Amino acid sequence: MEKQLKSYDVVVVGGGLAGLAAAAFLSFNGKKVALLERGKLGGRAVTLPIKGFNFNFGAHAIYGRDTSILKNFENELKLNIEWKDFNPYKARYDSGEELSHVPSNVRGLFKTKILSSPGKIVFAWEVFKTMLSIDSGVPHQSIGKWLEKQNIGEDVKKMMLTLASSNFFTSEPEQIPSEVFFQYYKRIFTTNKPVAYIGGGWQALINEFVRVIEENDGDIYEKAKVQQIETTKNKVTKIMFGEEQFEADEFVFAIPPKELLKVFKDTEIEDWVSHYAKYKSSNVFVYDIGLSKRVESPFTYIYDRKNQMFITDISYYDETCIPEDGQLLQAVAYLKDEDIGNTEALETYKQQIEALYDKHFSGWRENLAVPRISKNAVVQEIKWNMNQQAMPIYFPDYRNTFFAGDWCQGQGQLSELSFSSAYDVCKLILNK
Ligand SMILES: Cc1cc2nc3c(=O)[nH]c(=O)nc-3n(C[C@H](O)[C@H](O)[C@H](O)COP(=O)(O)OP(=O)(O)OC[C@H]3O[C@@H](n4cnc5c(N)ncnc54)[C@H](O)[C@@H]3O)c2cc1C
Repeated sequence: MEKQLKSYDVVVVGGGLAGLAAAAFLSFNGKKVALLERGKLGGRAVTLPIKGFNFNFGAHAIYGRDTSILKNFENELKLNIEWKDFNPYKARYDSGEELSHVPSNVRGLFKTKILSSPGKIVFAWEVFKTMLSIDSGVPHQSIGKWLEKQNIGEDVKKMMLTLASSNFFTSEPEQIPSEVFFQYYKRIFTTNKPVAYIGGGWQALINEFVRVIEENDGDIYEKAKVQQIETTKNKVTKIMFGEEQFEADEFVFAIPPKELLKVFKDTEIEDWVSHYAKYKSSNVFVYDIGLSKRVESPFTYIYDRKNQMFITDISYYDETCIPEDGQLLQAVAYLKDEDIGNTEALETYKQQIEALYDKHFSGWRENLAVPRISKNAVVQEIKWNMNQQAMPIYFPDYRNTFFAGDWCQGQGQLSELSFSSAYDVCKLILNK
């Protein structure tokens, strides 16, 4: 059967947050856009409705929302986002024997027990130096090595690594390149809104991007797995799925490197992408529990410093994710590379999380309505260490081909990397 040929200004491949954001921004700015997604829109930001609970596959915390690139999308596309700011007074670090305030603001810093009195002053000074770029890291040096060379107390070093662990979702924060670390915290330390959730979860944001695409005559194709492309010397000319063929002036690929490798098989881009496809990702163990009745607890966020895992009372911030009187708690543990796929190690994570639930949300077992576990969720496609670098957003030899996602160069971590790479790609296309 003859394949149908459709023409667009831009074809975006991949309907995760990066692809959705790019398709919305480009269509809003006058481009005729097609968005192709192999499954369901949202990618890793998918929401799973089970028995009246809406489980976000990942947490939907936005870090530094007032300085984030998502804010640019929100303002420029007039997205309707209901922000739910994190309550630092209901957050604690669990250090084993005692609970301590999280030093995410001045009061928390004053009250926290995890820093000594001199340590509090040194930590505040480090924050100040980061904000002013007096500290900005050293090329080819990890933050662990950078800290080793600093004449600051062990409590301050440990505090900085704890922060990095929780913001970068990693059990090995010392491996983060020092420049990536300081670039991130320069923004986060100047924010007035360190952590916020989106009312209605990721799905609410996905719906907003879809609304903008549809209002601006963009076309969305679900169950559209792109398997093949056509290239000429320095251009992508066509992409194909099933019986459909698409041609466009520009192509945005918002699909992870391992997928890129398949799509770009036997092209120059295959070679270029191949080493990014070998990179390790940051993986986590997620254990959500939907409870039929709320369990009383003074806290809505507990971070277990020893085991590097945390619990968030998602339903405290977003009541749309629960049935009446219910509660949704989410625990996330940062996986070590060697534990991925190791049944025994994963069982230990599960037991540690259950012990943390027992300690801070006792009564959860009696009220458990739906447990949901992901043993190996990819929280970020690139894991930060000295051997891995984020992928550039374009390949100089292919002038009409761009890349976006949380494996690409951009600002921030997690979804912020997806949004910022998508934003940069849109600017490049619109400024052509
Ligand atoms: C457990 C967990 C917790 C998280 N917590 C947070 C958090 O608190 N805050 C935060 O900011 N971020 C968080 N994240 C990260 C966030 O979810 C991701 O950074 C973001 O969703 C990545 O979006 P993306 O578009 O870059 O990639 P993806 O979501 O991977 O999107 C890629 C899309 O491309 C599609 N695709 C692949 N191949 C093809 C093909 N050949 N043809 C067509 N389509 C294709 C896929 O189906 C997918 O939809 C979390 C993630 C997880 C897993």
